[in-house]
Amino acid sequence: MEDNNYKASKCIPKGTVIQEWKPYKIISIIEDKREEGFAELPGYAQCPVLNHSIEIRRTSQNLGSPELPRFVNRLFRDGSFEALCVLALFDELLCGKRIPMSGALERESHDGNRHMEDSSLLIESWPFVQNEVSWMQFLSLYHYIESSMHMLTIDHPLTHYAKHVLFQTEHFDEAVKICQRKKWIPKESENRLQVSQFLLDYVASLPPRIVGVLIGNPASNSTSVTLKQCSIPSAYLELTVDKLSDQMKCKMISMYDLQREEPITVSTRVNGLDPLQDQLDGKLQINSMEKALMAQRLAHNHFQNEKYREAMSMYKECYEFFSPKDETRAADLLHSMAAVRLSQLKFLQAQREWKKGSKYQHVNAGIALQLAKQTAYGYFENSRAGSKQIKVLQHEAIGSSRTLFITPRTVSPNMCRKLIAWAKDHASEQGGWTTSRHYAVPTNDIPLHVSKNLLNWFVGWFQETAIPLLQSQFRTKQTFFVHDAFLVRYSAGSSSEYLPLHYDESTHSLVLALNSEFDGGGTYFYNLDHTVVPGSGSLVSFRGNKLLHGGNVVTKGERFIIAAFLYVDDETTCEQKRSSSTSVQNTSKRSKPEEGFSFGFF
Ligand SMILES: O=C(O)CCC(=O)C(=O)O
Ligand SMILES: [Fe+2]
Repeated sequence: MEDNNYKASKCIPKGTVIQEWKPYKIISIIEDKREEGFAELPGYAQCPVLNHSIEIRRTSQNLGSPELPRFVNRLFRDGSFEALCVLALFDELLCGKRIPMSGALERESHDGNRHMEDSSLLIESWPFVQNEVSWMQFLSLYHYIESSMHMLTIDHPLTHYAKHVLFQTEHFDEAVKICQRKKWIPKESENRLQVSQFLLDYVASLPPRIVGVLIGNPASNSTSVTLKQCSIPSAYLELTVDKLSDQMKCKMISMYDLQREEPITVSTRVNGLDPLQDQLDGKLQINSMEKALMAQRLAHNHFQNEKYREAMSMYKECYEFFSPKDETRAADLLHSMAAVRLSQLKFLQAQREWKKGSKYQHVNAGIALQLAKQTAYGYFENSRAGSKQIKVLQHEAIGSSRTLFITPRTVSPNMCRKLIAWAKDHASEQGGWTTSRHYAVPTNDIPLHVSKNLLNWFVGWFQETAIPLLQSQFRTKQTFFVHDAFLVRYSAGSSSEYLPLHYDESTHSLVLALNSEFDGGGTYFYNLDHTVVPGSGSLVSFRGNKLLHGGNVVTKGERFIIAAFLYVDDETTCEQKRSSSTSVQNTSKRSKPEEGFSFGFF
């Protein structure tokens, strides 16, 4: 199968079902008894993956290595789908299935080992079978199983409840009372975003998630599709029960607006690789395609596990291997290296990596986007404000940690109206509001760098007003860079009426209120349990990657804001890191979502 099969054949808007498969044969589902009590919640019955008959299939035989059960148990505890893959693998092995050896090996030699790319499971499970089978046999077995199996994690129904149903249910107060009675959430909780987060934390503290392993090629009737894994996923898989036929359906859904030809990559998470990775890191000499692909996977894993130094050096080696011969992969690697730099809060270094990638912008939309923002926001230009005498606006600190401020009337009401009008004009002339700012919610926004009017105004305002204000609020002399900025519209009663709790991908963030003709709304800060709803023209500034926050539900009308995600440059960041031990620490257990990295959000 060619890589082209994974590419978007046309523009695919966010939220589109790219592919749908049904039915699946479910051979294994692990399920715990966590429903107890949840059924009382109003609307809980709407959650997918309920009422499904469960077959638990575990092999009782000796699995060949005394390590395996412990390994598998740990994976189960982490809720990892790999556990089931390993089990299924061993089931096949122990059933004495005949493995079509030659087929698998031929395929490899024809396509230059392309199939090794997604082989984290292969790497992971090898130590557990090496006493039983040869590497070649194992490789064949792996490919055989891979070609006939799809693996999915299924969210716990309460996760769906917390993310979606809670926001729709009219019986919110009743739901809260039940949750409080059961001690899933604390007594005082009442804000929807807060309750949602408490429930997500609760579900994260429970035993393993429900995990399914699906056997049988879902696309066997049509062209077959292999799901690729990537550190920048563009699609996710959703599993639902078809009520009519009582069969499982699987859908692949785009996570953001995919451009024509953009690769479709699917998010999965790799757990429990570390010890093996340490072994491999030192030994992996990148002298073949197979090794380079394996190294790239390991680098992605390092990145996911926030081992930036290791990730960076491995990406570099891979880049050296691929750059003379494979433009697409080389571009992907440069993009990954820049993303690592950004995660290290080295903003300018990240931008330099992207700049190096300018020769690849025709094959990599991510690089092209960053280069467009470099031009728009002038990261490498020295023309900073500072010569003028600047008056810092009066502002108010919220809480004692100097992580959140409100500055009233930073922009005139007239200007606010103009900004909204420009955004609306842009949307009607250029094909509407974009929806790709958040991986989980179809937001409505216009990136400022694509609208001349919005950009010109914003850059001027940012230099003259925002930078001096932020320097004073956050007590730094360093300058701030705009990593991204959007004019955002929330509409009551639509799918873009709120924004779930999240950390921004920024060191500092701005929310500039542009109107006040709505009910609800405002920015909710979880640690402070405080919603700020400042008047039109007022600015909320805060530590974007430190404070868990979200857009509160707009219950009537439309709310317009400018949201901007900023970085102080890296030297400043080091200084601030040292002095930030006094800042409010985040008590939430929420971890980063599973999708590697995304721009605009963590
Ligand atoms: O709507 C708000 O006030 C918050 C917006 C926000 O957090 C974001 O866009 O990242
Ligand atoms: Fe945010």
